[in-house]
This record gives sequence, C-alpha cells and structure tokens, in this order.
Amino acid sequence: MFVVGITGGIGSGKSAVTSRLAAKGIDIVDADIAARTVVEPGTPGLAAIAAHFGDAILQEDGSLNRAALRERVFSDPDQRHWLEQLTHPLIGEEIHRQLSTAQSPYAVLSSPLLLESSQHTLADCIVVVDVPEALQIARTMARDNNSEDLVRRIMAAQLPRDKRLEGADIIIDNSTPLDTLDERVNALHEDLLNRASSR
Ligand SMILES: CC(C)(COP(=O)(O)OP(=O)(O)OC[C@H]1O[C@@H](n2cnc3c(N)ncnc32)[C@H](O)[C@@H]1O)[C@@H](O)C(=O)NCCC(=O)NCCS
Ligand SMILES: Nc1ncnc2c1ncn2[C@@H]1O[C@H](COP(=O)(O)OP(=O)(O)OP(=O)(O)O)[C@@H](O)[C@H]1O
Repeated sequence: MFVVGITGGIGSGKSAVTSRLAAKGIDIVDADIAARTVVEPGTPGLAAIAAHFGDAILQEDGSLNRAALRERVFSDPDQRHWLEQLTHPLIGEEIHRQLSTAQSPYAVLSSPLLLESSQHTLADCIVVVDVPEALQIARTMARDNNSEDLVRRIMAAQLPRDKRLEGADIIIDNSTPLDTLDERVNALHEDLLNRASSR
C-alpha cells in the first residue's frame, strides 16, 4: 500500500483536506481518532491514565475528561511525556491495524505528530498542510473555544512551521478561503494517484 502522510500543526486544516480525499474514496487513518480509540472506557490505556492522574481525570460516566487532561498535559511537559510514552505505542498499533485494511489506490495517514514521532516512517510521501501561525491560532480558537494561551502551549509541543516544511514532499497552502481548497485538493489527488501507480 502506498501511504501518504498528511501533517500540519493544530488547526492547520488536515481534516479539511482529508475529508475531501475521503469523498473521492480514499481510506483515511486519523491519528487523533486512533488516540481516542486507545483510551475508550474499558481499555488498559484509560485504566493506566486513571491510575496515574487519579479518578478526577474521568467524567461521571467513566470516560476520559479530555478537557481536564488537555489542561494538565499542556501546562506540564513531564506529564505530557508520561501520557505520550503510554499512548504513542498504542496509537501506533491502532494505525498499523487500520492501514492494513486499507483498499483504496493509496491510503492516507493524517497526524499532527507525523514528523515529531516515528509515524513518518510509515509514509511513502509526506504532505504538509500549511498556514501562517496567526491563522492557525485564530482558527483553532474559533473551533475549540480554547484560549490563545492554551493554543500557543499546544503549538509549542509541535514542530515549528519552518522545520515542518523542511520535512514536506508536497506543501498544501490552506491560507485562503475553504472554497478555494477544492481545486488544490483535486490537483493533490491526481498527483498522489500518479505517485502511487508509478512506484
Ligand atoms: C491531551 C488530550 C487528551 C486532549 O484531547 P482533546 O480532545 O482536547 O484534543 P485532541 O485529541 O482532539 O487533539 C487536538 C490537537 O491537539 C494537538 N495534540 C494532541 N496531543 C498532542 C501532543 N502530545 N503533542 C502535541 N500536540 C498534541 C494536535 O494538534 C491535535 O490535533 C489528547 O490530545 C491526547 O490524548 N493526546 C496524547 C496523544 C497524542 O499525542 N495525540 C496526538 C496524535 S498522535
Ligand atoms: N481554508 C480555510 N478557511 C477557513 N477556515 C478553515 C479553512 N480550513 C480549515 N478551516 C477551519 O479551521 C479549523 C481547523 O481546521 P481542521 O479541523 O481541518 O484542522 P486540523 O489540522 O485537522 O486540526 P487538528 O490538528 O486540531 O485536528 C476548522 O474549524 C475548519 O473548519
């Protein structure tokens, strides 16, 4: 399977790109979704988080209080590293499992931490969705109702824009209105079909 890694910082527009590729029948594996799967109620992942942070990190129904954990880990790098050493191997297994069932002409692995983690080794080609940082912050604040401070702390845990761009085989500019993205994604899809078939 030809695996296309799609990355970009928080709020850069990875989902905007992958939803358009999914509409063309491309199988999408999303690391953020895999990250949720491995901490669902009843999983060893969630049990380990509750044992480490205490039951106050759970909601009344026993599921993870994601907002509380987000505040916790993005204000304390040690706690973030603890969470990552627990979840990243589990997320990696889930990504492998999902990629192994992919059927489309190429498969997409979308991850905010593709270049920061070993996930990039799974990708035959790396696409970076790029926007200026000010736009990244504005779009994320509008989407998640998070403070600018929290968004900046999350960004500080990710690669800076210039380093991420250095890792790109293909760059998709997502700084213009959403209706202009279709044309760019259509061209990207043709390019990826060609790369996959000529490999
Ligand atoms: C801290 C958690 C509970 C917050 O959950 P929440 O629902 O608020 O956010 P969600 O998971 O949708 O992530 C939103 C965005 O935050 C950024 N982000 C998440 N985790 C990290 C991280 N460890 N380092 C840097 N950025 C991160 C990404 O841009 C991501 O798209 C969650 O992000 C988590 O479990 N993170 C650790 C696992 C991980 O590294 N996931 C990233 C994909 S591999
Ligand atoms: N070109 C655009 N113009 C205006 N708004 C956009 C554009 N692209 C994406 N958005 C909006 O910006 C927000 C972030 O986009 P999206 O959710 O696709 O980013 P993401 O990279 O998947 O983020 P995350 O890493 O947090 O999962 C969303 O609310 C989305 O609707």
